[in-house]
Amino acid sequence: MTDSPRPSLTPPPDAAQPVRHPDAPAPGKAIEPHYEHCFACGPAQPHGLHLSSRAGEGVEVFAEFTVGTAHQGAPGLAHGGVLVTAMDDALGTLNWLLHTTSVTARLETDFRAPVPVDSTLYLHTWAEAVVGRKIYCRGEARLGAPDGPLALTARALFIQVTLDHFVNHGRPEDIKAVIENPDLIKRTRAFEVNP
Ligand SMILES: CCCCCCCC/C=C\CCCCCCCC(=O)SCCNC(=O)CCNC(=O)[C@H](O)C(C)(C)COP(=O)(O)OP(=O)(O)OC[C@H]1O[C@@H](n2cnc3c(N)ncnc32)[C@H](O)[C@@H]1OP(=O)(O)O
Repeated sequence: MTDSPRPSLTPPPDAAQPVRHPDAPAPGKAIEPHYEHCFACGPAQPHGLHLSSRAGEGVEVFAEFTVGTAHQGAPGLAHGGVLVTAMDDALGTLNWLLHTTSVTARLETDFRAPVPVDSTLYLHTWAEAVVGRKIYCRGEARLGAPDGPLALTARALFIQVTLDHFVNHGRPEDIKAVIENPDLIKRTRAFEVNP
């Protein structure tokens, strides 16, 4: 089976600028995890990344996580997929600034420096343009400090979806658990969840 080439991650010249939602968290304010069991940001995942995020001034997010022993690929170094997970979640957290519900369609990452265990990764993500349901965004991650050496850069395309996306595709027992205990996603404020 062949796959058709995917459109570029560069927004078209006539793309709209992303708009910070009036009810977006104030700059500097913490953005709490969207789901208790999220591998990237959920507090209920013992080996998760426990990524913490806060809103920036624009349509941007600042996030950080400390690489643990459970996150290794090579000895003493973070697994690349774990780093992409952190980036994916920090990009997904832009939903709070836009008040959208969107999922990753495409994520392209450049690994620019190895990331040792025990180091803290400082991520910065921002929305670049919006075209219909498509949100073009970018991210970078630095080692040890917000202005530390560049470890990752990323470009991504997120696509807006309705809550049906989750209800129709999620494992039924997890959806049921969320409906029965909305506290699991009580912090998903931007998603207008009313199960
Ligand atoms: C009671 C229940 C409550 C539930 C509560 C839930 C709370 C939610 C909480 C939090 C949510 C946020 C969570 C963030 C977590 C971090 C982010 C993740 O990890 S997300 C997971 C990974 N991603 C996926 O699993 C997507 C899998 N893919 C899909 O589902 C579909 O492919 C989808 C939705 C992305 C697109 O499918 P289509 O059928 O809706 O739309 P089409 O027509 O295919 O695409 C629309 C446009 O986008 C372009 N497009 C699509 N995919 C593309 C790609 N890969 N590259 C380039 N362009 C692409 C297409 O060319 C099209 O463009 P043209 O409008 O024609 O110009």
